[in-house]
Amino acid sequence: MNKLATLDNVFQYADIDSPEVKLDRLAHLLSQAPVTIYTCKPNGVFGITFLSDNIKDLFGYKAEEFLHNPDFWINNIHPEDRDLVISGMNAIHAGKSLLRKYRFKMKNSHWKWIRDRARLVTDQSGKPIEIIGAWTDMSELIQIEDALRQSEEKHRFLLEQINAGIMIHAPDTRVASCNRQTCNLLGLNEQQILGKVAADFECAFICEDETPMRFDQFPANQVIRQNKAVKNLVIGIVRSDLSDNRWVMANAFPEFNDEGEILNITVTLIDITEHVKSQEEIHRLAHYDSLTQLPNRFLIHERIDQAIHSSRRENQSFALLFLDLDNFKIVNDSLGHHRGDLLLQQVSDRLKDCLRKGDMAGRLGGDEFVVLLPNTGADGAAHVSSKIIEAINAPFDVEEYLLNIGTSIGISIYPNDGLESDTLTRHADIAMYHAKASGGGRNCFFDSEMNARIEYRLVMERDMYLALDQHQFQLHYQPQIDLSSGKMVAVEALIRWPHPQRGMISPAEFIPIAEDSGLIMQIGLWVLQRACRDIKTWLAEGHPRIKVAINLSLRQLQNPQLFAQIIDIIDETGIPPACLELELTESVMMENHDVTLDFMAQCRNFGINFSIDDFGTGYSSLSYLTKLPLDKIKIDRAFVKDIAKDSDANTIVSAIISMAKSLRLKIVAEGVETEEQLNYLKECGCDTVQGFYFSPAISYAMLTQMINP
Ligand SMILES: Nc1nc2c(ncn2[C@@H]2O[C@@H]3COP(=O)(O)O[C@H]4[C@@H](O)[C@H](n5cnc6c(=O)[nH]c(N)nc65)O[C@@H]4COP(=O)(O)O[C@H]3[C@H]2O)c(=O)[nH]1
Repeated sequence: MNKLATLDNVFQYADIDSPEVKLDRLAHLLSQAPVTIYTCKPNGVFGITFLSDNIKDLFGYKAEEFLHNPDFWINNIHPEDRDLVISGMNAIHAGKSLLRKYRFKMKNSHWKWIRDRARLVTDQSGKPIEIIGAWTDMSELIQIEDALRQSEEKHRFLLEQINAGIMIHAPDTRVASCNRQTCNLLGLNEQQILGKVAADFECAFICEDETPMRFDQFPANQVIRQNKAVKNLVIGIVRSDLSDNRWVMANAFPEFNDEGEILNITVTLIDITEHVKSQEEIHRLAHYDSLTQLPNRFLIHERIDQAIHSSRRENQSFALLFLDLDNFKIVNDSLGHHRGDLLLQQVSDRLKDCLRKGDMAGRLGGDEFVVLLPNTGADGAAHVSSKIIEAINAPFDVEEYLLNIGTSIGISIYPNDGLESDTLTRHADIAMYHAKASGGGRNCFFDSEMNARIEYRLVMERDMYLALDQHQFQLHYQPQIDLSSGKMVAVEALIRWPHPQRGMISPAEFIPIAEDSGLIMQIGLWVLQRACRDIKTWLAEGHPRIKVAINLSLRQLQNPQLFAQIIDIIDETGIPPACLELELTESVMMENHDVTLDFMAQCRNFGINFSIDDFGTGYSSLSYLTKLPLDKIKIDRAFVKDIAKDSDANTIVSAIISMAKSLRLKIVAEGVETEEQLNYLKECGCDTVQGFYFSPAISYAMLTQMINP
């Protein structure tokens, strides 16, 4: 541009009232100038009166072609621009210096854009003399402008097409421009964005951790503060028109001038909502239980760890509740898993209803739940657990059933009962076990003695596995004597465990642990095998046939394979089934009544006998006595023990005996230790007795000697 002479310079020359020689010099100068000077007549006559020599360079015409034809100039102006030039004359006559752009047809018939700057020249009285003007070739400029416009359009097009919001902020962080995608992301129109700082937009912004975004955290503000680019900022956009937040990844780049000052800041916003949602979904699947939507084991431990962290820092305590539903298994087994699932969902809803904001309920799996109570001590834990017990005790409406279950809750308190998540959970679990063992439907706080007991149980379990593996168990037999003949007619098989380190351990101690752990299945099977093999040997050695009574546990009866296992053993040993008598306690018979009845009927058909153990201590429902395929009743030794001194016990014993007789059931009294007890039982008509008075349980070898003196 600066190489163009200005028209004012030219006018200076033109104004000079100069001699001929100076005009020549002027003409020469004008021909060198990058503009073409012309004069034309005023008053709307377009005849050119003067042209500088470089006219040929501009249009390809000679000056004469303009000078000899008054219409030449106006006729060669592009028809679309001609009116503009004609109307411009009025303005010129009004004294304005006019700048206009139009197209002129060149000698080669192409159109050329020119800039025409013209003004009126008057004499001293103000009378118009002529119009003087300068034409400048605008081709190059127009080309540059075209290129610039095209480039801008392309730029704009790209900005609109690009799947990212782009905002240009001025150095004061106000938005100078933005593309359509920015509007889409923010849910605002351009007017609501341009000229404003982001903090004033009509939508709210949150940080990655979902806390409200502070003024200094906005990308452009961070750039200003740090004087450098900001990368990969995750920002949530909270829009009133959407229920879910939009999430964007923001990058902000400053542009500096030569002095190092920020000229503008470009902020790009990439929509990562889908990505964030899928991340959230992955997180949800990994951290929440799909049935109840409660936190799962993984998240529970994460939250306990957080509670430990903050409680340690703030010197606070918190409580962990371990819940196990009472009777859930019965519902699940008898009404099906679908109803079991519905029940668990309702349980989780009730649990949540019992908790305050900040507390957490989670599901460990099955019917086990955990509740975390931050900033809570023993009193608070007791209060919440009572509330939960009450809530779970209320009947559940599951499809067409009204179900009654309950829950047992174990409680551990940080830091007294443990400093780590695993320890606290284990201790709450142990306490829950105690709550359950004491009847369920209650809570129990952990104490360190429980731990010792649990550890003892764990050691016992491990040792029982070893005992099975290393054949440490033995089977002893306690004789049962027929009172009319005085002969041994049967024996009760009783397991013995001479522990290599602890010495003889009573079955009363290890059998309940074996029942809890399920090991009773293997131990019970071993007892059956051992007893049948011993019977086989006695029979093979020609000893008289002897009946062996074997105790069965509830867990064994729950094994659907039990009948098949017994038959296999009988087949394998070839003993008469009638040599076996299975002893079930009253409570075992009543539990899972139908299954037990089926099992008993199958065995009975096969020739196996049954007796009720510990009769009188359980339900003592007489009606079931008539329904069960029983052969014998065993009077519990607690009654036998008190025969001599307690008239109530005497009454009970004689009543049991006469009732059994009327039902044609045999009777065996256990725990007979004295002659007095024996005589009373004889008087009452008892058939058989068992007890230390005759013999304790003895080894196979000793019994063999006894059978065959
Ligand atoms: N004070 C006293 N006690 C007497 C007398 N006569 C017998 N006993 C004891 O009374 C228990 C009778 O067995 P139970 O009631 O079936 O009670 C058994 C039974 O429930 C269970 N058990 C023992 N062996 C087995 C087994 O092989 N399988 C299963 N499932 N349980 C078993 O362990 C319990 C305890 O067995 P043991 O310690 O062998 O104790 C035996 C026996 O030694 C007596 O005159 N006075």
